[in-house]
Amino acid sequence: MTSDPDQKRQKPKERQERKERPALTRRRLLTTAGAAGAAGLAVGAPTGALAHSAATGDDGPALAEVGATAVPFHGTHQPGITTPMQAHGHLAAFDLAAAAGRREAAALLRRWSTLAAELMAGGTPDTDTGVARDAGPASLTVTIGFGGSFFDAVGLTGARPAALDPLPAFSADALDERRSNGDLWLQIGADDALVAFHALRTLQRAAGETAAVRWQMTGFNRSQGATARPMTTRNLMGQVDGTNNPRPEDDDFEARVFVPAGGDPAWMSGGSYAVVRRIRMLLDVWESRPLAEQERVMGRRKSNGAPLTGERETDPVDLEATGPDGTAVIAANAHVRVTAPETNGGAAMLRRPFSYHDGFRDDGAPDAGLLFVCWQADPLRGFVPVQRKLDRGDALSEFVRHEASALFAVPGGAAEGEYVGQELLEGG
Ligand SMILES: C=CC1=C(C)c2cc3[nH]c(cc4nc(cc5[nH]c(cc1n2)c(C)c5CCC(=O)O)C(CCC(=O)O)=C4C)c(C)c3C=C
Ligand SMILES: [Fe+2]
Repeated sequence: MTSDPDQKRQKPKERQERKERPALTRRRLLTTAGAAGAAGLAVGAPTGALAHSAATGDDGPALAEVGATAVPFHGTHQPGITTPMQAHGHLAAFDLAAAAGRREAAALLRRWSTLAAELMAGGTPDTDTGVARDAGPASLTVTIGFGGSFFDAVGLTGARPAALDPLPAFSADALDERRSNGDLWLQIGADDALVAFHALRTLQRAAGETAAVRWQMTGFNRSQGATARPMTTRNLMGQVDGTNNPRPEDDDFEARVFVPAGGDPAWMSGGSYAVVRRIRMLLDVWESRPLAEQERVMGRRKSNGAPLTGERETDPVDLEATGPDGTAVIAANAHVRVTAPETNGGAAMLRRPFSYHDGFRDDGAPDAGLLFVCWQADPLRGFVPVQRKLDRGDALSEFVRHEASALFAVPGGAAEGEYVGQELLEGG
């Protein structure tokens, strides 16, 4: 899913190839684990995994491979942007301590980068807590970003990109400032909950006296291998969510998602901007509505995600189609019409969200929804115009509440021996 071939975790073609091959051998599983630096892969695991595959005819990953898969930390782009969505995620924002300046921030980013590379390869840091012992890297990714407030805090006000200007206020926003923004941001994803927590805790401990957690949110997605074949995940409203994302094979994918080499500012070359929104779903209201209404709201069928103008999930959305009575098949305020690049001057973003559930509110309603994370080369040509339009007339608005918001500059990937943001902190 990236121009950087070794950042691909599992391409659909590979899945297809695996289906055509009789079985993934035990030797290959152990080799994969070894290459990833994964320690302690249970000897009995491959047998169980292969037994599962054989029993179900499943072309998803063998169970032991979920733990064995490693994503490289170093590369043109940071991991966790085009990496396939993992089953478990943590988003955490940190504020720098008052006494911390540019030198302390640089040291922290070096510590975080070193630890992230080690953990993602399945390694064990020196003062490890043991939480992830026995597990492989489980597709762990750590992504590091800077909020707009970081630049004043470290005396680099002039280096703050214009693209980090605060997002405009939207009329339906009900944002909690304590769970919004932040100087620094970590996005952690892994296919194992212990591996994800371990990375979060390790990096939080490494922040030491330099930075403290401002807010933290935990999310999840469908687990690898949970479905009979690889499928787009569903959100907590039950919709197939992620179908019409930009695809790496699209001509304009790189330009839409990443700041180009030689871009402005130079330290953001190969980087991207992440918009994070905590969006609570009013599930009691949503679940009380008939299927036909739910499908009108989205413009897609709930069963398989197909547009109301087609049969299959990947059929094109025909915004021109009209029914026998002459009205549009996809309603004027249907979410897929309001968000489509064709109705937004081409604006598009790569959506890579996690679902969340934080218990139940006093009225019994689930505190649940979407940790919406989207990636773009420029928020003014991605999230902002689309959210403006959603704010004015999206049928989905009745069922959701935007509760927190943040925007982060995520620099390009670090080269071996370097740390994320080094050019910003040590350049000029
Ligand atoms: C500002 C950007 C967007 C927000 C905020 C947003 C919230 C949101 N979306 C869903 C569910 C679905 N969204 C779908 C498509 C879709 N959504 C956006 C943007 C935002 N969504 C875009 C750009 C698109 C793609 C439009 C297109 O090109 O067709 C879909 C349909 C399936 C898919 O393509 O992924 C679903 C389902 C929820 C539940 C939600 C807030 C909680
Ligand atoms: Fe959407």
